[in-house]
Amino acid sequence: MAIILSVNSGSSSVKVSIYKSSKQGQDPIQLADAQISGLTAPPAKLSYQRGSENIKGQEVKDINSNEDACEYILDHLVKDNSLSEISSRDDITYACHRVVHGGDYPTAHVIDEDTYHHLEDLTDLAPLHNTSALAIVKACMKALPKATNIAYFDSSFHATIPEAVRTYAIDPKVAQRNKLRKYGFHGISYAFITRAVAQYLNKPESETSLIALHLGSGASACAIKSGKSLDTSMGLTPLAGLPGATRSGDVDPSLIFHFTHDAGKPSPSSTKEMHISTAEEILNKKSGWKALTGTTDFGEISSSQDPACKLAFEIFVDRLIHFIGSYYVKLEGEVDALVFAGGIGEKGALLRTRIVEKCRCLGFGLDEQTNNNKIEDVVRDIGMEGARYRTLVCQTDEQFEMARQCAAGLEGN
Ligand SMILES: Nc1ncnc2c1ncn2[C@@H]1O[C@H](COP(=O)(O)OP(=O)(O)O)[C@@H](O)[C@H]1O
Ligand SMILES: CC(=O)OP(=O)(O)O
Ligand SMILES: [Mg+2]
Repeated sequence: MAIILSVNSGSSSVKVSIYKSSKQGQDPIQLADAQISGLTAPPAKLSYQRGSENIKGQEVKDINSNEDACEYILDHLVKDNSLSEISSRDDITYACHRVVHGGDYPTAHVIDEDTYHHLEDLTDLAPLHNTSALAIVKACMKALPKATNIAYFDSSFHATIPEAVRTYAIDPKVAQRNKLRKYGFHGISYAFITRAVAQYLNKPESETSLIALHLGSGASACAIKSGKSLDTSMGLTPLAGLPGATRSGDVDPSLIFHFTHDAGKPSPSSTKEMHISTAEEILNKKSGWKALTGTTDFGEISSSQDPACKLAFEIFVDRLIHFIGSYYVKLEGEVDALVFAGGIGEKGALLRTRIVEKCRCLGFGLDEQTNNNKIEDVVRDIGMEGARYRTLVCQTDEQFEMARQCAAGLEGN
């Protein structure tokens, strides 16, 4: 039996899910789920779920970094006597890590000294995401000497994006030297979505084509043709494309020089490990829903009558249909379904209504009653009967996807 830890380290939270895998080829079984959030707005809070035990939002002291959070969670797992599968840290066989930027890595990679240093070099391309992930990888390599650490990259799923789609119209020599191209992200989630939806539609993944939307704190769209990424809205970094909780998404690239004269200077929030410019700080951390409305909670924005919230909502609708229309054409109308996923995609019934209404001309339609019901299945059809194309909601799970890929790669055990 293998015990698999799946770690998703974000800018303000660390989520860890624990699985056991008894047999190769079988999906891993979740044992527990732990999350420490509020890392950037202390006190940090612990949520923990195992079977019927449920801790929600318990304040935890002296947690000042993602590494502290990971240490705390490891301790919590070992001390939980009812979690008989983990009585010491040595019981953990694999630690899977979500690493947002994987550069040219087309698949997951076991992390050794070499891989680790290569990933450090890539951190400049996605400092806000990779820095915290790598800090945890390092902490786990030390704290779990018996475990194999594996990096799963958000960018790998998009390795199939054709050259003309991934190439920016800039000096090719500089582009090549500095590795400037579209990489795309949320790929672990898109891999989950593609497999889950293909299974739901009872089709092989290689015959499944989707317009998929992963709408969370960071939001992106993906055109999936015959199970493979054809295009996605994020680019060199997760800043491109759709706006997010604190991200601007696409703006005219020269805008930032009119916004501030300090664009190229290091941001005051840079640290020894994380170097970011003032421009990156403004566009990644001080924009998006937070800047427009004061809140990062899109649920609150959706139900508010405040004009700033209504505008933010309409901005999201506008940017989303921009990508849906574009991807519909790129897929030549061969689309099995429009899929909503991520916290906002899964819970935002009103947003789904407005988007699908706008896409009626393409042949999408909603069943309002199903759309408004609480969605518990992994994949739920919310489309109108008789509509040309299906509309689905998929409860994506990045931690599970990593554990599943890890278990699928295990030697018979
Ligand atoms: N009822 C709701 N309607 C729309 N959006 C919601 C609702 N509840 C939560 N959300 C949004 O879901 C987001 C979290 O999505 P999630 O995919 O979990 O984020 P992350 O990218 O941080 O993992 C929150 O930022 C919040 O805006
Ligand atoms: C890639 C990315 O934007 O990730 P997240 O949505 O977790 O911030
Ligand atoms: Mg996310």
